[in-house]
Amino acid sequence: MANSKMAIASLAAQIRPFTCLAASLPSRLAPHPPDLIRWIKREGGFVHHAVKLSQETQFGIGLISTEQISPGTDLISLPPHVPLRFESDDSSSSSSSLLSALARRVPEELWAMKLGLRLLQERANADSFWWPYISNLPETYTVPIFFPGEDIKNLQYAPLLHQVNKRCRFLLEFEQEIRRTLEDVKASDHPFSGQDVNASALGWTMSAVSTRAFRLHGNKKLQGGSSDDVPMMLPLIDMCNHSFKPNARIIQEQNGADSNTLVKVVAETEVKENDPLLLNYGCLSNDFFLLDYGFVIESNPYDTIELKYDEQLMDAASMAAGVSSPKFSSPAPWQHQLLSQLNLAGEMPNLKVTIGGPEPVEGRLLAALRILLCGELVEVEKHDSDTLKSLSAVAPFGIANEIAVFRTVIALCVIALSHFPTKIMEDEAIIKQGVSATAELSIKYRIQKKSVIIDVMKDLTRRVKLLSSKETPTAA
Ligand SMILES: C[S@@+](CC[C@H](N)C(=O)[O-])C[C@H]1O[C@@H](n2cnc3c(N)ncnc32)[C@H](O)[C@@H]1O
Repeated sequence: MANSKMAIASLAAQIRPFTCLAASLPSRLAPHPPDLIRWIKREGGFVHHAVKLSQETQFGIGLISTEQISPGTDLISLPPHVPLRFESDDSSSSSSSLLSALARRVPEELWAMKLGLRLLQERANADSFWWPYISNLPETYTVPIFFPGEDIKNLQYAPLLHQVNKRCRFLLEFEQEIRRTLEDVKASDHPFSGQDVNASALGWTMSAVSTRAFRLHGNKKLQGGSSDDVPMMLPLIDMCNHSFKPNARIIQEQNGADSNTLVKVVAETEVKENDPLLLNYGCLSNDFFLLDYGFVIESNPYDTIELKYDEQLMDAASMAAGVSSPKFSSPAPWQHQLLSQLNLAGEMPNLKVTIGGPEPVEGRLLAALRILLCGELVEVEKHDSDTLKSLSAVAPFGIANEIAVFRTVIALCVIALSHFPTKIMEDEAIIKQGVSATAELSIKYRIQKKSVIIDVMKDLTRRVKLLSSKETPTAA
């Protein structure tokens, strides 16, 4: 042990410590990092002459174009050796095989941690090929694992709180596991150049990856024509900020003679002078944007609210909606069978349903409500499950049934809103008073969640009104 400590000390000159240097604004790992564009060009990559890094974008550093560019123009091209990937079969050295062994202990859903181990290995290595890239990475991230406890609580939304706590717990446990695994490892075999890896360094690297990595085709799979899902860090390309209306996109192109692929950014639309270059990170809910990227999008059309399909809750909601004796707690055998087909009953049901997003009511929930509030097998048998799951299929079991369904969802929304301890107006007043950046993010997040519920209520109320106006002549 004493020997290995001495060996680690003698390695000190060849490592980069995980502690952070005092950095200029906006804070990057190195105070004056090398010019990324020059590095990419030196490595044989291409950067359009009008593409420049800008510190003055709305969202931190970004890329802008200094002149008008037409659609289809190549903006950036990275040679195959520049993206940073986790190569699982690269176990030629003890340190790589130790890294692979650690990576195998990372749960699949935390894929960012796996590539993060590789990034941390390179960050520790004073001779890293990727240092010009790594030194340009932000020193801190605004993802909730770094929020003070109070701001995590202030998110007010149980499914996200659960995810944040799960990630924090994992980081603390993984820190111990890495320490145990690397305790007696010789400095020369140590994957992190002998440095102690704590939860904060793990959090930094996981966040660097989750905020910046892109999931693309791997080289081998692209050749065979099938798709793969390989996370990669794409230097310079990852300086593009996000928009649902992007003006650029990433493509992969086979590199002539060898089987390697080039990763390119091309202009998707016309780019005007001084426009930022924007990519679409994905049609994601604010849960993913906050958890993985550390930001929240206002009026995000893909934001949703998760509810639990709970029979008692459904009964309570439909009674509140005026249904006299709802059958959610005691479905007929045929209804139970249909619920099983929707995976809302049976041995391993998935009881998580969503409202909001492109479809205001998730198809499975809509079908379940229609079926349970209908009660007539002969009626239900007339429709296939796709029709029952679709809001564009208007009132398959008649107007009264559809109104009861929508009113039940509205009542579910009221119940969901009542679980938030504060109202939107109160949240807005707190932000106005001035709060920390993390508190503001938490509050903005919960405002958006409540807005999703309110928007669904407005949408369904409009539909109820429309249906009621159709119902009147028949009833008369
Ligand atoms: C891939 S990096 C883009 C480069 C980054 N702006 C920087 O300074 O290094 C993604 C990060 O940029 C910021 N970002 C990108 N698009 C954003 C958006 N639409 N709204 C808010 N923040 C955004 C977030 O901090 C996010 O984690």
